[in-house]
Amino acid sequence: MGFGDADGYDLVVVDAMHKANYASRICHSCRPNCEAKVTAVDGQYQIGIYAVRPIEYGEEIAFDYNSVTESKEEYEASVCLCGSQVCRGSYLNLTGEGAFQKVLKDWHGILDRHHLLLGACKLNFVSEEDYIDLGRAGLGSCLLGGLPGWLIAYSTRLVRFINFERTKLPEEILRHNLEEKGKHFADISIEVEKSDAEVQAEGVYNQRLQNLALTLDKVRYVMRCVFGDPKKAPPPLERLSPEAAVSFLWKAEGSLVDELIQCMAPHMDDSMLNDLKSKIRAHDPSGSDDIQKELRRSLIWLRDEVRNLPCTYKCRHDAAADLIHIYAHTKCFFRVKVGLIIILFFLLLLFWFGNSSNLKL
Ligand SMILES: C[S@@+](CC[C@H](N)C(=O)[O-])C[C@H]1O[C@@H](n2cnc3c(N)ncnc32)[C@H](O)[C@@H]1O
Repeated sequence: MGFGDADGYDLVVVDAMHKANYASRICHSCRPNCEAKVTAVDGQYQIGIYAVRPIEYGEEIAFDYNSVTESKEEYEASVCLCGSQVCRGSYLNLTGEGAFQKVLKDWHGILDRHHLLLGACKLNFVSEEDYIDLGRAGLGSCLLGGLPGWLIAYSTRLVRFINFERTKLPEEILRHNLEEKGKHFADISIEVEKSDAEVQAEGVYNQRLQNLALTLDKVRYVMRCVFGDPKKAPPPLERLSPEAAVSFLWKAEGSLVDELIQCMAPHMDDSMLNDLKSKIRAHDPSGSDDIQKELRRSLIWLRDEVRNLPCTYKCRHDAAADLIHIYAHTKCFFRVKVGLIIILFFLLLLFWFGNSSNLKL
C-alpha cells in the first residue's frame, strides 16, 4: 500500500520489490471480478481492491492490470493464463509505437508544447476551473501544493491534452491493431478489438498521468535545490516585448543581423558590405509607432536584399534569405531563462519522452 506523503504525489505507484502485502499476489484477468483504485483514507493513500461483481466462494480474485508495453517481445512473453472467454492473450496491452504516439505527434508537436508552456508562463495563475480539471485527473494538493502558478497552469494544459488524447486514441489504436493483427490472423472480432483498444487507451491515459505526476515531483525537487522554495521559481519562458525583439534580431551585439554581417564579411568586398550595413541602419525599426510591424517589414526588406546578392559555392545568401524569411514571419519571440533550462528539460523530456516507463505489476 502507498502512504500519503506531503512531498509526494497523488498517484500511487508501489514497487512490490520494496513494499508489498497479499495484494501483490493478485493476478490479472481479462474478465476480472475486482478493480484496483487509489483512495485516500484518513489522509493516507491506499490502493483498494474492490469487487466489480459478486464473487463466488473459492473464486480467485483478479483485476485487470491495465498495463501497456511498447515492446512486442514483452507483450508476447506475457502470455495470459486467466482462461476467460474474452482473454486478450497477454496480461499486458501492446501499444505499437505508431498508435501510441499518433495523437501526441499529430496534435502536440514542439510548437504546441511551447505554446502551452508560454501561455502558462504568461498567465502565472491557476483558476478554480484548472483545479477542478486537475482534481478529476487525480492531481491534487499533495502533488501541486507549493508549486508555482505557472507550473500548475502548465500541468492543467497538459491534463487537458491528455483528456483530449484519451478521446482520440481508441480509434487510432484500433486501426493500428487491426492492421497488425490482419497480417497474422484471418479471424478477427471487431468487437473484441474495439474493447481492447479502449483498454489500451485507458492504459496510455493512466501512464501519461503517472508520468506527469512523477515529472512534477522531480521538477519540485530540482526547484527546491535551486530556489529553496519551489514557489519562488520564476516562469522559465518570457515573451519578448517588441523592443526586446528588435534588440535580439536587429541591434544588439550577437543579434541575428550582427551575426549575419559577420558571416557574410569574408565573402563580400568592403564597399558592398559597408553599403549593406548603412542600409541596415537606415531600416532600424526602433523608432516606429508599431515596432512589431516595422520589424517584419525590415526583415522582409533584408531577406530580399540578401537574396539578390550573388551566391558562391561557400556563400549561400539564398539560404540566409530563407532563414530571415522564417524570422520575418515568426509571430512570437520568447526568451528561455537560462537558470531554468534544466528544469524545462525535465519537464518536457521526462513527461513526454519518458512515457515508456510502465507501471509493472
Ligand atoms: C503481481 S504478480 C501476481 C502474483 C503472482 N502470480 C504470484 O503468484 O505471486 C504479477 C505476475 O504474476 C504473473 N501473472 C499475473 N497474472 C497473470 C495471468 N493472467 N497470466 C499469466 N501470468 C500472470 C505474471 O508473471 C506477472 O508478472
